[in-house]
Amino acid sequence: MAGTAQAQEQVYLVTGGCGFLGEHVVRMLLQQQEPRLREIRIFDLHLSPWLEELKTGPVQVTAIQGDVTQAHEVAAAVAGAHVVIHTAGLVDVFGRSSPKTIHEVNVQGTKNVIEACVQTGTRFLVYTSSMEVVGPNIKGHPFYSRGNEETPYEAVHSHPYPCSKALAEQLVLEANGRRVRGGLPLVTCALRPTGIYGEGHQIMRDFYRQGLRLGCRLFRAIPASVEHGRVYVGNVAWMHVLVARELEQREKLMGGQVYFCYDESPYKSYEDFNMEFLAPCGLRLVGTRPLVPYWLLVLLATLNALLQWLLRPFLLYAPMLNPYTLAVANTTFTVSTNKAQRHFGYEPLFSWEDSRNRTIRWVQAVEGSPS
Ligand SMILES: NC(=O)C1=CN([C@@H]2O[C@H](COP(=O)(O)OP(=O)(O)OC[C@H]3O[C@@H](n4cnc5c(N)ncnc54)[C@H](O)[C@@H]3O)[C@@H](O)[C@H]2O)C=CC1
Ligand SMILES: C[C@H](CCCC(C)(C)O)[C@H]1CC[C@H]2[C@@H]3[C@H](O)CC4=CC(=O)CC[C@]4(C)[C@H]3CC[C@]12C
Repeated sequence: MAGTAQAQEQVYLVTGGCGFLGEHVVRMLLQQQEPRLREIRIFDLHLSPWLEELKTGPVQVTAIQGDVTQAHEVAAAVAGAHVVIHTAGLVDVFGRSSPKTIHEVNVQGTKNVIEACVQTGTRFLVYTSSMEVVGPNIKGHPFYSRGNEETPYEAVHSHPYPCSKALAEQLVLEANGRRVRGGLPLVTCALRPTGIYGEGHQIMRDFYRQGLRLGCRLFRAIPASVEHGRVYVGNVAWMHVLVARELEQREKLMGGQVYFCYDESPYKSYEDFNMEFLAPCGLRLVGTRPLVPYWLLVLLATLNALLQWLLRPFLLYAPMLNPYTLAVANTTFTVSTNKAQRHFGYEPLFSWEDSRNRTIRWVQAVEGSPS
C-alpha cells in the first residue's frame, strides 16, 4: 500500500495550460504516463472545452480558472503542487495589448508564481522563456547563426514583449536556491523556445487564410537567406516534461540554467519554413527574392506603427507587419546546441518528418484544403 501511495504522489501545475504550448504540455504529461503523477492542475484565464475529455483518465485533471496577476489566485493553485510549469504569458508583438498589461502578465505574473512557490513550499519551477530574451536588440545587431546558450550577444530591448520575457526569466533564475516553506531550496530553470510551430499555431493559420484570400499565393517579403529558428510544439512540450521530471534528481546541474529548445527542424527563412506546411495545403510562395524592396517594407512597417498609434483611441489596428516583427523576421537567428541532451538526456520525441506531417494534417483539418 505504501508503495502505491508513494507511486502516485505528485501534483503538477501547468499555468497557461489551455494555450497553444500549454495544451501540448498537458497532453504530453498524460501520454507519457509520468509514473508518480497523481494530479495535473491547469491554471488559465480561459478554460478550454477539451479539458473535459481529459477528466476520465487515471490522473486527476483539475481545471482552475484564474489570473496570474492575482497573487492570491496563484498561491491557491500552487499550494500542494510539487512542480510548476509556468507557460502562461501574454504573447503580443503586434501591439494588441498595452505595455503595462504585457508587463503585468509576464513579469508580475511570474513574480506571483515564484512567491507562491516560496510561500507554499513548492520546490521545482520550470519557466517557458523565449529566444526573444536574447534579441534582436535595439542596436540592430545581427542575431546569431547556429548559436548556443553561451554565445555572446548584447541583449538590450525596448519592445514590451521581449523586455517582459527577459525580466521574467531573470527573476526565475535569480530565485533558484531561495528557501521555500519547509526550508528546502527552490530549483528553477528556463526553457527558451525559438519560433514554435505545430498543431494549434494561430499565426500559421493566419498565413494560410491570407494565402487563400490572395488566390492561394503568398508573396515573399524576406530574403530566403535569412534563417529563423523553429521548433515543433510537441518537442517543446516534451522538453518541459523532461525538465520537470529530472529537476529533482539533477538540481545541482540544472538549477538556475537556461536551455534553448531545439529539434531536427531545418534551418530556413520564416516564410520558406511555413511553406513546408502551406505548400502541401495548396499555397505557393511567389518570388525567389522579395517582391518589395526592404526600404519599402521598413516604410510600411513604420506607417503601420504610426497608424496604430493614431487610431488607438478609436479602434485596434494591429497588423502583422510592424518595425519589431520585421526586425525579427529579417534577422538570422538559429540555434545549434546539445545542452539539453547533456544535462537531462533530451532527444526530440518527434522527428522532422513526423512534426511536419502532424502540422500539415492540422492545417488541412482546421481549414480544409482549397480545391
Ligand atoms: N508561440 C511561440 O512561438 C513562443 C512562445 N513562447 C512562450 O511560450 C508560452 C506559451 O505561449 P503560447 O502557447 O504560444 O501562447 P498562448 O497565448 O497560446 O498561450 C498562453 C496561455 O496563457 C494564458 N494566459 C494569458 N494571460 C494569462 C493570465 N493573466 N493568467 C492566466 N493565464 C493567462 C492564455 O489564456 C493562454 O492560454 C509563453 O510564455 C510565450 O512567451 C516562447 C517562445 C516562442
Ligand atoms: C509575424 C512575423 C512574420 C511576419 C513577416 C512579415 C513582417 C514580412 O509579414 C513572425 C516572424 C518571426 C516571428 C516571431 C519569432 O518566431 C519568435 C517569437 C517568439 C516568441 O516568444 C513569441 C512569438 C515570436 C515573437 C514570433 C511572432 C511572429 C513573428 C514576429
